Amino acid sequence: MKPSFEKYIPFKQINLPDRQWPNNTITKAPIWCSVDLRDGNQALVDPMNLEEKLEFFHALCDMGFKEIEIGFPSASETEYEICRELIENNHIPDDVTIQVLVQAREHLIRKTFEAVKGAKNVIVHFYNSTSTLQRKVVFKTDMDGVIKIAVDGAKLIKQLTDEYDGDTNFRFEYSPESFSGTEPENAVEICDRVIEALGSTAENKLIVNLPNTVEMCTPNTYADQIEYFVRNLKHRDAAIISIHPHNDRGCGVAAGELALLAGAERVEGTLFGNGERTGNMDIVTMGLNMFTQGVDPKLDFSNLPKLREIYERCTNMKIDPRQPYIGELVFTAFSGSHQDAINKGMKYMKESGTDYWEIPYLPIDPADVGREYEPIIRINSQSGKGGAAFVMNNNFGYDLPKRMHPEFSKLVQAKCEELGRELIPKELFEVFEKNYLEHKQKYVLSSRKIYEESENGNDYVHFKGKMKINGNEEVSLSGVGNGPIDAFFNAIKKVGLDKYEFISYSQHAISQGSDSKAVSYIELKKPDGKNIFGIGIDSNVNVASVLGVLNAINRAEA
Ligand SMILES: CC(=O)SCCNC(=O)CCNC(=O)[C@H](O)C(C)(C)COP(=O)(O)OP(=O)(O)OC[C@H]1O[C@@H](n2cnc3c(N)ncnc32)[C@H](O)[C@@H]1OP(=O)(O)O
Ligand SMILES: CC(C)C(=O)C(=O)O
Ligand SMILES: [Mg+2]
Repeated sequence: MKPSFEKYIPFKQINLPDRQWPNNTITKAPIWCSVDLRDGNQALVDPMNLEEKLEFFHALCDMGFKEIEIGFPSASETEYEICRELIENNHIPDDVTIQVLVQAREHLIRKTFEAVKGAKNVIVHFYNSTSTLQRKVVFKTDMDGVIKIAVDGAKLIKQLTDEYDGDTNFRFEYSPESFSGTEPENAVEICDRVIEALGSTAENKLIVNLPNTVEMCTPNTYADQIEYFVRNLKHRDAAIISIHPHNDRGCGVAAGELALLAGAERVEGTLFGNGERTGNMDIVTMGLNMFTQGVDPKLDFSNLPKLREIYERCTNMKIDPRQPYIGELVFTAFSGSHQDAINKGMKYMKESGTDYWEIPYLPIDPADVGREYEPIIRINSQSGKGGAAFVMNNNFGYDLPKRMHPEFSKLVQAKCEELGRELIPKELFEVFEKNYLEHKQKYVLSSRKIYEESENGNDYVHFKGKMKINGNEEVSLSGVGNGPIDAFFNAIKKVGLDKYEFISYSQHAISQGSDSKAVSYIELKKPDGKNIFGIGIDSNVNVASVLGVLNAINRAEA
């Protein structure tokens, strides 16, 4: 069959002309609930074993989650055993509530109550599908039939709680599963009926979870559905409005954020968006989106690389290099104008002493998520002069003068094109080394002496030395000037090298191993009118300058 867009039914918008959510902003963190160990886990090729689930559970507690869906204990012996292990071996902190999922079916609900026996705090989360499509093709029943499943489940849960012999603090959650595919008035109706059946009150609220089970519409439509629900629920005061977005259209976080604007108070999701099909909503992204708007997400994201390591090991999933905040490439700039702006932003931050994060192209300080050591700027053939200079400074301590950036960048670009790929910092340094430090030397100083003398109250610098040209006999040189470069230029007149004109000079200290040296950057004008740079490094600042001049001449005559 030919691909055909005509076979798809467009999603029906809901009628909410006076919607309020577009005027709202997110100003505080929602109640978070991690469903990594249930929704995330059920979507894995190989679900987590006991050890993996325990490790993941502790990582979630350490991050600050207070509500964690640990599984579907009535679904299998493994799930049941994991639930028992958590309870019996005291893995659950007193301030953390475990949540367990169950279908609204009698035998499964009974088994679930057995599974959680002895836990301090439990949310029993029950669900049944309510969407138009599921009613038609799965349950083959009308809305009344679906309401009956939910209400019967709620009544049984109430009865088992009343009969329960123990100190467990029970709360309840109901999901009209496939909520976003359910007619809004039907979703409201079923949830009101469940609230009534459970006897939920403002003091003992029901978590009403409204899943975007399969993301089928644009995020604004999900927000409309949430706002409609919040405005029309009869027992609104007896409900905590929770959302559970999935990511089928790639908008899970966007849908979740707009749903918060529309009145949701609680968010279910997973770390890095693991979950059925394209995943659940990524809590890391949503939380850090808040963080970068100056809102405390109330979850600790300060060591994302560690979380990533635990996540990848336990789930056997891989994080995409472009995944927000954690992908390998998200704190990297290859292109020249971005590198230039980041470089300038960093400089601005240092010099201005601003209290705010103000760096173009970097929406978050990598250090805030534990990534301060990452190479922010990487070099390929699209990189500009600022990028190569940044790496030379940041990684190797060479602060190349701005006038030298174009010359060095050309050498770097040529190397990238020759290799047809990115240069790692070590290779970039090799370009620098090969062109400036280990350059073939036509003129070599076999001896040199630079000293100062005062005469009639004036200071002069003397250069005396011997130079080999093309490995031939040595020539003695001497010159006097008002500085070492001037003295050297006067000395090399003898061998005709005053055809070069001195243009600019800069110098800074550089640590090499235990000793500190001076590095001089010298710019000369060649007889053909073009400029060239040379570099000199020595523990004596004057010698560094002289070597810089000679290096520029040697490069020019290579
Ligand atoms: C969107 C979500 O993520 S929902 C969570 C999904 N997660 C899981 O399903 C993982 C764990 N589930 C399981 O291991 C199994 O489904 C079990 C053990 C819970 C149940 O297993 P089974 O009863 O053998 O099979 P299954 O789940 O296919 O049940 C199908 C039957 O239950 C009915 N059913 C499905 N969901 C529900 C529900 N929420 N409430 C009431 N009945 C339901 C179906 O209509 C079907 O009925 P039928 O037999 O009359 O046709
Ligand atoms: C069980 C429910 C909440 C679910 O996972 C979904 O609808 O996606
Ligand atoms: Mg789900």
